[in-house]
Amino acid sequence: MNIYGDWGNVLVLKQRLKWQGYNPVVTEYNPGDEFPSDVDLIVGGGGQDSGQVVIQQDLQQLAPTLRGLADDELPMLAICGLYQLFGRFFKTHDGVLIPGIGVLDIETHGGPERLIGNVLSVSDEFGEIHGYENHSGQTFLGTDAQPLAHVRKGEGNNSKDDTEGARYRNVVASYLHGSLLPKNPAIADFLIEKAVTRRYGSFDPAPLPDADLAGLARLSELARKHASDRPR
Ligand SMILES: NC(=O)CC[C@H](N)C(=O)O
Repeated sequence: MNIYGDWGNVLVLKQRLKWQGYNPVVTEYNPGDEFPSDVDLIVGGGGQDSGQVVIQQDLQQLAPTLRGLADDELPMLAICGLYQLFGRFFKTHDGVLIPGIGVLDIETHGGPERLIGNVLSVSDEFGEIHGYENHSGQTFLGTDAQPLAHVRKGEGNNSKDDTEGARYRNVVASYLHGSLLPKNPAIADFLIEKAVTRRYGSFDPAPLPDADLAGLARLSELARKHASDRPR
């Protein structure tokens, strides 16, 4: 699935990997496709409730594979609609129960109102995380799930506690679109480091030329600032 610019996450990972001298191959996966036999990183985006219903059966068939890969430290990024389905289930506001694949100890209940707007959250691992949320599902973490971050502005997982997203091994899950990685390159670099280390045993990042690095830092700072200044 892909909504509100989530495809941008793939573009960021691809470009940052190229800067490190790698030649990433992106394989798109759609329901019914053969699951690639050799993957280094899995990225998935959000979707409307109807889209989540469409992919649910196929996702269930992949569940043992995805759970195995997550347990085996494969880095994954799951945004919003896919994040919800990485959990135990999503019960939509219309009462439709969409089973999840249980990578994460979370459950999601659709509410009558949508949580919409820019979000600022803070994580020990990644610092400030900026993005945009738009969801009716309210997600609650079980005892085995760690939050990705704590919300300073916006709602995040739900309107009751201040958690945003979830972490498990090298899985990063978040409600934030926008897309997430251009504004939060620390998360992109975490996923890249884990993917390269898992494949080659170590990761020795090449520093970018100062001018490029300064330009990039400025752009992503600008995007973060705009996001956090915008009203909800
Ligand atoms: N933005 C999304 O991916 C939405 C996910 C889900 N359909 C919800 O509304 O909660």
